[in-house]
Amino acid sequence: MANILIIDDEKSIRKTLGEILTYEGYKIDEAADGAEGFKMFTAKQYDAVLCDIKMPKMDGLEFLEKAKETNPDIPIVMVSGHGNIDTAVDAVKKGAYDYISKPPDLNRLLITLRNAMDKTNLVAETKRLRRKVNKTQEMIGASGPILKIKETIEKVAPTDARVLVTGENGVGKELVARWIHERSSRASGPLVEVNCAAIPGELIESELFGHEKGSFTSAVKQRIGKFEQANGGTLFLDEIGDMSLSAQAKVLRALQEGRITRVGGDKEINVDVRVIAATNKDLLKEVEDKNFRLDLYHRLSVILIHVPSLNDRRDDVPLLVDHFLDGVCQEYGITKKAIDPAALKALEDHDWSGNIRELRNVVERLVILSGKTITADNVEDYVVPNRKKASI
Ligand SMILES: Nc1ncnc2c1ncn2[C@@H]1O[C@H](COP(=O)(O)OP(=O)(O)OP(=O)(O)O)[C@@H](O)[C@H]1O
Repeated sequence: MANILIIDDEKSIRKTLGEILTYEGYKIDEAADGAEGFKMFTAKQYDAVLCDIKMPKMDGLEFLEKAKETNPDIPIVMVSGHGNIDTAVDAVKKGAYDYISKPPDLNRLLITLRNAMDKTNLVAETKRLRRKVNKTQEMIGASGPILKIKETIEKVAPTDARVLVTGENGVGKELVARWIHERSSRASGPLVEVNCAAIPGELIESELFGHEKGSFTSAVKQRIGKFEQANGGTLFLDEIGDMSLSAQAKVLRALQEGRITRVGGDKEINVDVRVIAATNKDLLKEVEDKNFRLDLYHRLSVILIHVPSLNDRRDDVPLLVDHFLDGVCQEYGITKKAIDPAALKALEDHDWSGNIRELRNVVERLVILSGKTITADNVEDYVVPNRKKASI
């Protein structure tokens, strides 16, 4: 049930508004002037406020100003008498949601309040989602290697230089690519990701360059490829070490000429794309074994960023654990759980094989299975012998 605060020095108006709104199922509090209203506003969470303009002690505009400073998200609807419509309009300019005139029209009052609260809910939901999205974008870590990576990203991002990101699975290669994109002049353009290992060899070319209708049996429609989709932005080629040699040749040509041709097409299409590639393979070894083209390697590796395994930057483990505890508890809507120093130490010493994704899963598992405080025993039970206890 929504809580509404009515601030008006006229008792009869408070009574009328209060009765209407109570009848409509709202919970009502009343204040006789701005000062009293502000005290109540700071003591309790309201969903909306109806506020008169002309009042003794603190008038409506002053209340509005103070309330907006305290909690800008609560919608305030001004209630204006005949003589102060201009002031009401002024109040809307200063952040009031809207105004209604006295005597209040029942329908207008209810619609205005409902719209105000709907908007507040949308704003809150947007903030929550934005926080959630931004969460995944944070790069946690204060170890030497991570600081160095962040420094490199800051230098490299504004240029159009190609970057090759290397490192084991789940160490944060994709995160590095996202950071580069977000800090580049292409940030308002698309970031398009292709996982080269997940696409069957015979489809990778059509995935990257698109195809014309009828160019092969299953090409029933024309299709725009990832290079074209990424125009004006960044193309992230993940697991580039798994790309077929024939696709490599086409990617090389696209990088050299800034042009692509759709499979089965003859038109050359200009593309303006920055490529960031990532791999968990030793690409020079792949070159030696004739699985990867040296000329493509040189094109891709203008800047090299190696993301070290978590085992080589254990100082970051406590920060990451805290970060994931925050995120997981927020997701589950519970108060953040504490963690014993001994438990933290056990996690720090654990062999993560570099994988931050696994660390997050482990934190989630610990949050679900442990009490208010995560103990070393919990870590022992649910994490350390995880190879033996994989089926808990
Ligand atoms: N420094 C970090 N701070 C916070 N979260 C991180 C960090 N590094 C990685 N992560 C998170 O760990 C997960 C794995 O990271 P990411 O996908 O970037 O790794 P990857 O090396 O690209 O993995 P793969 O090799 O499997 O493609 C993601 O959810 C990512 O947000």
